[in-house]
Amino acid sequence: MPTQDELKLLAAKRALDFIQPGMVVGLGSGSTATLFIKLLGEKVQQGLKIRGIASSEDSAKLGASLGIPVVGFTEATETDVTVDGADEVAPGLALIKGGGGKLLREKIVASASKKFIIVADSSKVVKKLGKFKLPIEVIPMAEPLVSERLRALGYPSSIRQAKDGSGNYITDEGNLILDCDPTQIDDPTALAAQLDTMVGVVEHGLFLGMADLVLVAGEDAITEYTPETKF
Ligand SMILES: O=C[C@H](O)[C@H](O)[C@H](O)COP(=O)(O)O
Repeated sequence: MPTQDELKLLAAKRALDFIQPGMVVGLGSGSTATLFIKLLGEKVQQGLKIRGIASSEDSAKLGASLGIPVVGFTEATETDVTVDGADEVAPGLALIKGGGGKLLREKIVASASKKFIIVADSSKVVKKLGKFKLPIEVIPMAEPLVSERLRALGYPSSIRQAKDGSGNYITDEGNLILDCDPTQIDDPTALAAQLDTMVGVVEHGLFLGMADLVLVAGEDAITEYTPETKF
């Protein structure tokens, strides 16, 4: 039986099929997107001409180290294809992202993508979002206010800590992440609307109506999920 990492690699490999010479490619973040960037880097070293727009400092560094020309939105205003990972994938291709804390730049890159492709192993597919805690990026001085507002809505949250034990996790934009536990998200659109209007919230990990395709690697095959796919 393939391991989760092997499945992630299979999905990442399949995403290469969507890359053509001359494209601007959005580089996602996280372990699955990292596998894709490494495979893309190999192709670039073999002569493929593409440019990348990165969704995090980590992905920018990795891409550049592999010889991928990493540009910003001054040089290219959109990506032809963006390939990224996800923490949960639900019907309609509603996603939770941000497990790695990169959701803000990821959402910016996704919003400027002609085609937004998610690569994932089958453990990410769910019928309803919410088992994975929803990451919310907040301005540091507003954190106590946002935490209290979330609590009042019945959604407890906690400030994400850095893995190295150095204190609060700080995003690429210098903000905090609140990991919020709405338990089960019955109406992602309504929750996103509440968060969108909460002052102090910079962005949240609900990516709704953004993904065009999800490549899900399971034991036997890679399944392509579109917004119309029945789960
Ligand atoms: O902030 C991180 C991103 O949203 C990742 O794409 C997401 O957490 C999935 O990561 P992984 O591929 O490591 O499961």
